[in-house]
Amino acid sequence: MNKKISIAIDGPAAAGKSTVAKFVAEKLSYIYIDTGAMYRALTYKALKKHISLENEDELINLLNDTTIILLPGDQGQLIFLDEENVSEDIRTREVTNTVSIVAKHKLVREEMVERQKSFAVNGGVVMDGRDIGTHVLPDAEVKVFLLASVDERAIRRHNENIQKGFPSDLAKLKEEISLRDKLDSEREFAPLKKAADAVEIDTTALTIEQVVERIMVLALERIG
Ligand SMILES: Nc1ncnc2c1ncn2[C@@H]1O[C@H](COP(=O)(O)OP(=O)(O)O)[C@@H](O)[C@H]1O
Ligand SMILES: Nc1ccn([C@@H]2O[C@H](COP(=O)(O)OP(=O)(O)O)[C@@H](O)[C@H]2O)c(=O)n1
Repeated sequence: MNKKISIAIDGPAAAGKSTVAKFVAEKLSYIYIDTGAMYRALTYKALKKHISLENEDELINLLNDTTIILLPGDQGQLIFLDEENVSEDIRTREVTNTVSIVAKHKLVREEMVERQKSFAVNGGVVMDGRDIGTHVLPDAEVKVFLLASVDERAIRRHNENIQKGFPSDLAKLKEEISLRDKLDSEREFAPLKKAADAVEIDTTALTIEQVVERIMVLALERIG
């Protein structure tokens, strides 16, 4: 049987991480783990409970009392928060624009990373996020850092919103994406950063299929 490897995909907001990670996982029959969804789920719960997103102690208590389960679904990954399906609720603009505050806390990150590592113990996993290659899976056989210009990323999210029938303002989206990238890159603990041994792929002028193909080449080289 072929070796089951781990594939880490990191990069800034709307670079295409989850889209290509899902395809790569499907092609290899691997598990796909969307780590951003875990930070989003905690943010959603904290907002609902009116907990201050700056209060690290309250957030870690909340997280310790929270189960987050990721399951494959027909339309992508399904996210269950304490057994409630929150797959759509965690993608609202409110959650998107506040999740980086929750994700900056050291204790929150430590607990999330522990849970994420446990999902990957047997290999055969494609995981996407901001710190997968640097902290969660530092020994991953394949590490990819996906990039795209901020204009291209804003257009991609804008088109996605329109397709889903959500209101969308391209200029605002660009601002919000830039701010989230700044917060994620400048935070003290496990900031968004390319791992030294990651392969950088600028997807600005590439199709989804081309990006998937490049990652598959890297994966198949390692699987042997
Ligand atoms: N290479 C690409 N070319 C064009 N559109 C893309 C590409 N990769 C992803 N997309 C689209 O961009 C949007 C954001 O992608 P997504 O995978 O959600 O990004 P991320 O997980 O990095 O935030 C989606 O609508 C997706 O279909
Ligand atoms: N491994 C990760 C994944 C996400 N995150 C945080 O969670 C947020 C949402 O991640 P996401 O992957 O769902 O975001 P999108 O790029 O899909 O919009 C990011 O902006 C980060 O603040 C993180 O800190 N570390």
